[in-house]
Amino acid sequence: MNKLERIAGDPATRPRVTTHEGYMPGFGNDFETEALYGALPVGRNSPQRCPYGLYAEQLSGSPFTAPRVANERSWLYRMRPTVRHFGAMVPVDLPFWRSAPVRGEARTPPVPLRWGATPIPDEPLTFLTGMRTVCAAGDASGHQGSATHLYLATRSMEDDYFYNADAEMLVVPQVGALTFFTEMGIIDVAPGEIAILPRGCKFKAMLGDGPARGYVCENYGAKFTCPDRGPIGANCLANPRDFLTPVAAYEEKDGTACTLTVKWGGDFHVTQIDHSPLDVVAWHGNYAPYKYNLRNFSPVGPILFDHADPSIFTVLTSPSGEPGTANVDFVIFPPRWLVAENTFRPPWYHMNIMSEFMGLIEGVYDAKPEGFVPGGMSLHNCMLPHGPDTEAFLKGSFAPMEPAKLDNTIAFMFETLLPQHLTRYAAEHPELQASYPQCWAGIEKNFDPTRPEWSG
Ligand SMILES: O=C(O)Cc1cc(O)ccc1O
Ligand SMILES: [Fe+2]
Repeated sequence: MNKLERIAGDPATRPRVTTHEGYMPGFGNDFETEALYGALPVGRNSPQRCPYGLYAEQLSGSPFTAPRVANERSWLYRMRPTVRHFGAMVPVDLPFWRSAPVRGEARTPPVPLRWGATPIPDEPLTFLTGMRTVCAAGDASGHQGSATHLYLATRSMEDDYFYNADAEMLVVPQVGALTFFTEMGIIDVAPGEIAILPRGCKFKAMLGDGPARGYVCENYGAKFTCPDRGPIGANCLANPRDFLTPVAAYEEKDGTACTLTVKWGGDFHVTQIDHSPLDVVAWHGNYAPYKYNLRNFSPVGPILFDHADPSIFTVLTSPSGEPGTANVDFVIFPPRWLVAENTFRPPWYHMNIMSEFMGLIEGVYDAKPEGFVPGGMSLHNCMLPHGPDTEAFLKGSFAPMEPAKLDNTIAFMFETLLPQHLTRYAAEHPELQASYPQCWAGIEKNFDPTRPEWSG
């Protein structure tokens, strides 16, 4: 009996091969997958003739000579090489999708900023045409920095395809499910999950259950990776097994008017083709899109006293090259127990050299019970003061010191090394809350040199 026959045996005794239908678990693994039996060449990358008349193409996500630990590439076996998905490139304008540097298009005031949720309009907008850049820093052509966007989508991309040569894209859905049909397989995500689309990977985004809204970090810098855990050890936070990469899937669409839009050097160009570029039948390698369910994050925090830095909740980090200094950290504030004794449990007041963009996927964020709404956003730029609002300060100062569950909430932060510059869209956004700093107006001077015990 061969291995396949053994696996196909009695379901009661059959070994469980995978728990994730359509996906392969693991972070940065060297995967192999074929949508058609025998499509993947065995034992070599470039046989003289590939099975089924496919073409072999390497997609390099790192320089050829990157150290082994950072070396990323995949081999794609496709109906046509990518050169055949290219016709004449015609400039196209996506006026609200901006690229760094954006400095100069709007004034970025040195104050804490907050926006309400942006309504999803009725007009036809795809994941591409509905991209709205909020802020950016660095240089899209310089492989440094990032841009932060909102997407507002009311239409699926059907015969329209896209790839981004400037950045990998971390997608954080907030309303509505999305299906990313990528050239390396299909990723379904809903609010509470994230998808990562590597630089150069072609895809189209389709709506799952109606209009969609969410956030995107367009990371121009080093690819996102799992942060080191240091003394935490080998487990908890985001565990590698919970990252899911899709199995191979392809579209065979010939004689159809299709477009491929390319983002390169901050500009958009479109080319007309008569077929789908999602024609990869098999692939292998470690450069691929993936998804992650934020509910699988296992938070580690203070279990006796004090409030730790938010870096304990880092899901993914894009290193800058300087040790401990991220180009971008993707941090979440997940449901968790608060147990610290004699401790002001919400976030403290602070100023940070890193810049903090925050969004709220669901629920209430403990430092801002009012005004920071699901779908909203805040920007606490480099060295700008922020912290709990008046209500959160008073509540945190007098809360009973018993274990309390912070539940039904997921906020997140894109924490960036480079200070963020606003786009005109963000600076003139109708949901920009001019009164945001008033949330601290009720914070009084309580200092009284004759009363060492402050009791309110
Ligand atoms: O500003 C914020 O709300 C994010 C944040 C949370 C926290 O628990 C500690 C520091 C920090 O910047
Ligand atoms: Fe902060």
